[in-house]
Amino acid sequence: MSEHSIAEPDADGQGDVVLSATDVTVAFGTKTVLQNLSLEVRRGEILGFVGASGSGKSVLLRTVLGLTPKRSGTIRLFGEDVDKMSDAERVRIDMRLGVLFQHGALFSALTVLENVQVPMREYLDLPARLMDELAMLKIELVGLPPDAAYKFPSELSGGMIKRAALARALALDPDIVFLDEPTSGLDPIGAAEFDELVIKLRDTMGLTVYMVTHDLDSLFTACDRIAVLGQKRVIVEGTIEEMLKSEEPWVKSYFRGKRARQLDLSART
Ligand SMILES: Nc1ncnc2c1ncn2[C@@H]1O[C@H](COP(=O)(O)OP(=O)(O)OP(=O)(O)O)[C@@H](O)[C@H]1O
Repeated sequence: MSEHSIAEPDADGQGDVVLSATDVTVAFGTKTVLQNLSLEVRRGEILGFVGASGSGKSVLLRTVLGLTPKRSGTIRLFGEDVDKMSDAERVRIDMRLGVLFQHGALFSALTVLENVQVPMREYLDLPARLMDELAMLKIELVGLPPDAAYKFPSELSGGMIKRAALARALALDPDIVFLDEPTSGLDPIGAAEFDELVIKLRDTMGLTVYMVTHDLDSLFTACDRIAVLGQKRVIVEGTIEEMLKSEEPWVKSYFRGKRARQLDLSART
């Protein structure tokens, strides 16, 4: 990871904060899923977000995206408090967010090209030809062959579906993309290629990436920083080196348990 350009730190050494959650609490009825959770995502970084199954990773993602209401706390996107935005401001902010939901979630009745154009149709008013050109650029950007544009999701491999979903997430040239378990279901080679693509996009476009993942390889090779969700909040935050030193029981068994044993920091380029 050493050659990756982590966000340029500013005067306080923290980098420019794209997303911050402060003391966020989310509950469903009497069940509290997140309690006083705080987290920051800095411009240009790839943040890996991990936690046990059912710990609330998707709930946090949905809360940040405004799809699930919070009970209390503050969420700021690009420095702006989401609760204080007008509807028009929220739309303007939403256009700067790209999302790749778990399992790709492409529309099965639409071709790849049409899928990539869905956000364009929702937010922009562009001539059809221009939308075709823009969608083709995104399809190329994620490494799909041009003929994939005219295929339906059922005609694509798992890896191609992830790339098509990423092309759709990039449709509006977002500043930050949220990836929910992007490498799940891919074989190790496909997963490694997807990680390389994410790193390339960050390096070339200055994209900020928030990646929910269970994939230890992704955490080792792609992520600049990792945040661990446990006990309804972020319990540990830091680099992979810091994860490997942590004595927090869940972090220790996750990063230094049997599955992690073969992963070797020296293997990182
Ligand atoms: N709409 C909802 N109503 C009630 N409970 C919910 C709702 N959405 C999520 N939950 C509960 O919140 C908890 C956290 O779920 P979430 O899907 O965020 O976990 P996760 O960390 O993303 O898990 P996984 O790694 O398995 O995807 C679970 O107990 C889930 O049942």
